[in-house]
Amino acid sequence: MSKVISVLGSTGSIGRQTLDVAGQLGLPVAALATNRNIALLEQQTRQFRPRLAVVYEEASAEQFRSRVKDLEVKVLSGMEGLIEAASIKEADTVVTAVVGMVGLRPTLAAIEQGKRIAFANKETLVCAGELVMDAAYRHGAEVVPVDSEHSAIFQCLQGCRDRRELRRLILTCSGGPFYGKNSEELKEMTREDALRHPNWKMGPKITVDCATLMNKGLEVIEAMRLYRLPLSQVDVVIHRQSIVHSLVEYRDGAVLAQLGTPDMRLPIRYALTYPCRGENPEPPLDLLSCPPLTFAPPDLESFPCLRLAMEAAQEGGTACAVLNGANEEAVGLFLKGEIGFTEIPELVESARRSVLVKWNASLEDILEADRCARAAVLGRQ
Ligand SMILES: NC(=O)C1=CN([C@@H]2O[C@H](COP(=O)(O)OP(=O)(O)OC[C@H]3O[C@@H](n4cnc5c(N)ncnc54)[C@H](OP(=O)(O)O)[C@@H]3O)[C@@H](O)[C@H]2O)C=CC1
Ligand SMILES: CC(=O)[C@@H](O)[C@H](O)COP(=O)(O)O
Ligand SMILES: [Mn+2]
Repeated sequence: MSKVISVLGSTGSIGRQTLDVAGQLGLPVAALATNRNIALLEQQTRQFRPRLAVVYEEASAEQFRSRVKDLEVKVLSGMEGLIEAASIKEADTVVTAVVGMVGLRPTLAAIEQGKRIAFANKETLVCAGELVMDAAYRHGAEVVPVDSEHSAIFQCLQGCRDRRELRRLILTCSGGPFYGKNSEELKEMTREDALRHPNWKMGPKITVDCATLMNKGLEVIEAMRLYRLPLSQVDVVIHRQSIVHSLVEYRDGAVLAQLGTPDMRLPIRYALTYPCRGENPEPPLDLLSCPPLTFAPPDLESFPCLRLAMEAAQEGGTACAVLNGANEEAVGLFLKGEIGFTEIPELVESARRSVLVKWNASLEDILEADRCARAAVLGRQ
């Protein structure tokens, strides 16, 4: 069981649920980090008494300092602050719950200190998964996924002694709020429509990604990096109920699945307590009252983001960093009301066409690919 945690992105959906679980498990908190939500960060700081609080935005960090001057807490800002929160010596586990590839450098810093990474920040794995997993191996840092599908797979892999026994991973996908719609209907979908996920309450960026199915595309790449498998061994199946969180098919034909109510506190708790299991106060899944479980193939024509992610995964190198950077910018524009829903895949596809891919990519190559992809989207909208 982990002893002390640091939470990067503590004010977000995963961050708040992590602190809920930390409270239940009685885990001390060494550091909290946020972008600019200083009102919630102040409440969290008063409750959990971390030694370090980070507010990425400098102006908000300045205001935060005066709000907590009665407390013994060091306040930092910017990337330097995030890196210090990730490497703080008191923490043995870092929960990466920031959204976007801003999490990359802090994650690498935590890995260099040999800390366990409770990994929610999928964009980092998508952009730089090979680099991150190699670093984790070199530094002996445990990587335990928080993303519900990858946690399900991680749980189904316990006891697997030889990865060559795996035939494939099957990621389940809810289909999002627009399941069954065609490309013409999708053009009319608004920000409010896209933010209505059928089963999960999450931050805005990932919720829009679920509506385009880019989330599942990012998760295919995340699974390839976490479990070091080729694209041909990662499949996606639509499962509207989000109860079967994902499955592993073994070479003898056995298919193992992890089921549960759609509640992220379960994978978060497991990432903190692994290899043990902590007590969950919530009622478990009731098979007799849950809806019938259904499965169907994904529609790659109406939802091109999943195809674009698979193409980037197949290409390799910096292609996934370009895909991700373009998607982060396009989703940001959609959330600001500056582009329509179906322009998200159009902008991502056009950035993929215009930004050159590099192989054997260094960290600098990945950061450069991300910058170019963002510039390509902003230059074309
Ligand atoms: N929500 C979920 O159920 C799931 C989420 N994930 C993944 O987890 C990650 C977090 O998602 P979610 O919690 O939904 O997102 P939210 O938008 O709810 O929260 C994002 C968090 O990141 C913080 N943040 C953003 N930018 C910075 C920055 N530059 N420096 C420091 N902190 C920053 C935000 O701070 P502030 O509040 O100040 O803006 C906030 O605390 C994503 O990668 C997502 O894909 C994966 C599976 C499920
Ligand atoms: C909770 C979680 O892990 C999300 O990534 C969730 O899986 C989104 O659901 P869909 O992408 O299946 O809509
Ligand atoms: Mn997921």
